[in-house]
Amino acid sequence: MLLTLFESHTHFFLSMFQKMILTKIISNTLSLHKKQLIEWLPAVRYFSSPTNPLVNVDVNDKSGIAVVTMNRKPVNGLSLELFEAMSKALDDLENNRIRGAILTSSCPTVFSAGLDLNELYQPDKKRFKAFWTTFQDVWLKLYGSSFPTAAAINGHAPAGGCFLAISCEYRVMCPDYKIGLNETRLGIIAPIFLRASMRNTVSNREAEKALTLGTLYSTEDALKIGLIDEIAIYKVKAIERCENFLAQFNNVSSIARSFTKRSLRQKDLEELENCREEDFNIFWSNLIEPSVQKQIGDYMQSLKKK
Ligand SMILES: CCCCCCCCC/C=C/C(=O)SCCNC(=O)CCNC(=O)[C@H](O)C(C)(C)COP(=O)(O)OP(=O)(O)OC[C@H]1O[C@@H](n2cnc3c(N)ncnc32)[C@H](O)[C@@H]1OP(=O)(O)O
Repeated sequence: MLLTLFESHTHFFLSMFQKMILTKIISNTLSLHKKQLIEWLPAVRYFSSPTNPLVNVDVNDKSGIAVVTMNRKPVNGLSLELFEAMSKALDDLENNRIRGAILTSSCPTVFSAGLDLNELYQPDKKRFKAFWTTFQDVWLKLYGSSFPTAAAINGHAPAGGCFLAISCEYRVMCPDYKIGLNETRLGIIAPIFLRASMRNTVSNREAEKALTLGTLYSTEDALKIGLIDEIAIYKVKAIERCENFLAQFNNVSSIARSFTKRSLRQKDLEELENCREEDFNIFWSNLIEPSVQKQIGDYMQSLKKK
């Protein structure tokens, strides 16, 4: 199966022996099972995803690039259902070996307002566990995807919204919006996987400052610290710029690219894989603190009064 896929996606001949050696070297290097190796082979077929009301996936047949649009009005609050839809969409993309994905929003001025505060306020433990586990799944799948990713940030991206964007490899943002990880301003502690994405995007020094202060940056300031890569005037332009970034990989071996990405991100992914339950427990015990609940409740009221 593995060898058949190699044959159909490489344009040069490799003897059976060479292929076995190559597979062994790659597999050993990253301690992967063959099943995972097969999943990282280059793009072979494209698909039109069945429409999901919360996440729309539109794959361009020519370029093989998928535009993944979050569609939970009014602000793409990240609820359990939205995370489930994203998790499913990421599985579909992985299984269909697309050439790249662009994450964006259908809300006119908001990329995502982060975690749905209704999930955090007076939570039911069973639902919350499912919510948090699916949140972890989405990060593992997005940050660790075999295909390259970019975010067209067409609106505000606070907290979890910023987190989704920095889990991608490239970010293009429209002007006059805010982006950042403002968790500490809500009295909540940034979880382990969020810190990993931030450190992978800006310098350790900037990550520490941004996370401890809970700073929300303007588009221009975000560019200055490297939190985003480019500014584009409209959403359409932002998507175009993301496509240009992803098109650069047409000249790069898919196998070499995906393995290199994976090896650079492996440590962060394993860190969460190895402590998912503990991550939930830390998060849960902090979240149900009366002072944290009060802060979240007050914050929700202040948003409604606006
Ligand atoms: C270790 C322990 C723990 C650890 C916890 C670890 C957390 C992990 C990391 C992630 C944490 C988070 O994401 S916490 C979420 C943090 N999010 C934020 O702080 C963003 C809050 N929202 C905003 O700042 C603004 O809404 C913004 C996005 C800029 C858009 O402004 P607008 O003027 O366009 O819109 P608004 O009028 O404010 O909002 C429209 C409606 O949407 C609602 N709304 C806005 N944001 C919402 C949200 N996140 N969840 C639910 N509902 C929201 C408003 O109340 C309004 O409701 P109605 O009045 O009824 O219409």
